[in-house]
Amino acid sequence: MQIGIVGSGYVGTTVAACLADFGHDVMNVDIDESIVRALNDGEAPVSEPGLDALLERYAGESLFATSDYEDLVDFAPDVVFLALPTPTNDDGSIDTSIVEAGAEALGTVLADIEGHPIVVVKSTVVPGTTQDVVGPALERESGKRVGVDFGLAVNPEFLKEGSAVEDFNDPDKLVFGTDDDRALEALEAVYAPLIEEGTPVVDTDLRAAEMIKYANNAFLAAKVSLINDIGNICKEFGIDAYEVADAIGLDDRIGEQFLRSGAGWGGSCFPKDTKAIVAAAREQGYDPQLLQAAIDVNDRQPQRMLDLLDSHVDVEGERVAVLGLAFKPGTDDVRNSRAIPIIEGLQERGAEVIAYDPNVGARDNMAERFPDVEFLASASPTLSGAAAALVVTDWPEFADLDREFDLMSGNVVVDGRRIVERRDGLVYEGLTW
Ligand SMILES: NC(=O)C1=CN([C@@H]2O[C@H](COP(=O)(O)OP(=O)(O)OC[C@H]3O[C@@H](n4cnc5c(N)ncnc54)[C@H](O)[C@@H]3O)[C@@H](O)[C@H]2O)C=CC1
Ligand SMILES: O=C(O)[C@H]1O[C@H](OP(=O)(O)OP(=O)(O)OC[C@H]2O[C@@H](n3ccc(=O)[nH]c3=O)[C@H](O)[C@@H]2O)[C@H](O)[C@@H](O)[C@@H]1O
Repeated sequence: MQIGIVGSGYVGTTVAACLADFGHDVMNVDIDESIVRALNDGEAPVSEPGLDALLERYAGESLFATSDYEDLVDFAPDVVFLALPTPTNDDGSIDTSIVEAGAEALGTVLADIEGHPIVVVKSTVVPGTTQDVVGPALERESGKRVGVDFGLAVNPEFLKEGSAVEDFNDPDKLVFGTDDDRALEALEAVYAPLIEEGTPVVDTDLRAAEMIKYANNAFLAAKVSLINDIGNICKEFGIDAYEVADAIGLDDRIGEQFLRSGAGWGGSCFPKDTKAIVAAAREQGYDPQLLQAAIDVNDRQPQRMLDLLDSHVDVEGERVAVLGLAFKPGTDDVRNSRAIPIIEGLQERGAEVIAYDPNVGARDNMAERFPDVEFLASASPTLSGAAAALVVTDWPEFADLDREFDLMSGNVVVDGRRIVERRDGLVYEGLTW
């Protein structure tokens, strides 16, 4: 099939590479020329295991990128995915302006695209957005009609950063929100290899498909906040929350995943999606107290790390090492990383912050936000001369740190991710253990 993808970030690039690998012809449209160049050179614009290899294999053969929506006309797509950002407004509500702008730009060329193309919203949008924002924008600019001249569908994405390619190729479900059979059949054809392997398909309508995505993220985020709430109680009682989590995880109604208490959730989605669905619910007249509490518990975890630090050392005028900048291991993404409030809190205390992350992209991304922080390329020089160290990302290499802690001028280590093994000679504080 001929597949267009508008927006080529973590999702758009992963989807393009994997659909090319399924045998489809793919064209990515992105307004960022550097991303377009990277894709056409077979290089991934984001750091994801396995992505470079796929792009190298298909770029120029069955995968093309452009910054010009007009190129879609000759490409004649059967399906066009929208994988555009849906950031957060100041009041926490979803900002659909980029998705609307992308839909309008697509609408202008849709007028000249032959056949009955299906426009599929893959971006995470609150219920009603596809029907009330995307559809009208496409109709307005193309002069065509939804359901008559082109189709409309919702196909949320569930990949996790750091395992995007693996997750896309082995999803636990495919969610197809459609309101006509042609759109459903098109999505079934796009994902035929996965469906043939037995991946369950959830065939539903547009709004339910939009809601399933938020419910999925909100449930996972709330599960982590609940184990953090329980973990904070354990800390007060001197109990190891991980021992408790391991035990309750044996109850298959709870499950062992997403029970790692600590610094909490960051990333580009849990923070924005929980706020967006809370705001959308309030807009509808319902106040989701439990989801709001999950957000509040999460926001407090970095502060609890800083409180633990304060209970042992006054860091004013001292060097303090921050280990881990990416919001989770395996990625260069620092969006909403827990390291951000940690660095801000240390600077408020008058500390001199030095930081390290194994992923150079994460270091570079964070350096843009904190120009007066020193970002070093390994743990030893970061720890050298530091009065204290805070561990914020559970990179596996941090588990092996041992003698490096002897380079510190002090010995306070606050571990936000239960990754540091060394204890002797340290004043070691685990956030919930
Ligand atoms: N990052 C993730 O792990 C996941 C993200 N999602 C959702 O997918 C959507 C996209 O997320 P990401 O890929 O992380 O975003 P991203 O920020 O990594 O990439 C978005 C891309 O869209 C491009 N873009 C912006 N405006 C454009 C326009 N008008 N026309 C064409 N391209 C434009 C940007 O240049 C950028 O390359 C969001 O709604 C997000 O919530 C869903 C599942 C996983
Ligand atoms: O919509 C999205 O963008 C994606 O958001 C999450 O994926 P992601 O944010 O990439 O990464 P996760 O592995 O879910 O971790 C999210 C955050 O939770 C934290 N976390 C996770 C698990 C846990 O047990 N404890 C915990 O603190 C991680 O450190 C990280 O900061 C969801 O897991 C994906 O299914 C979804 O597609």
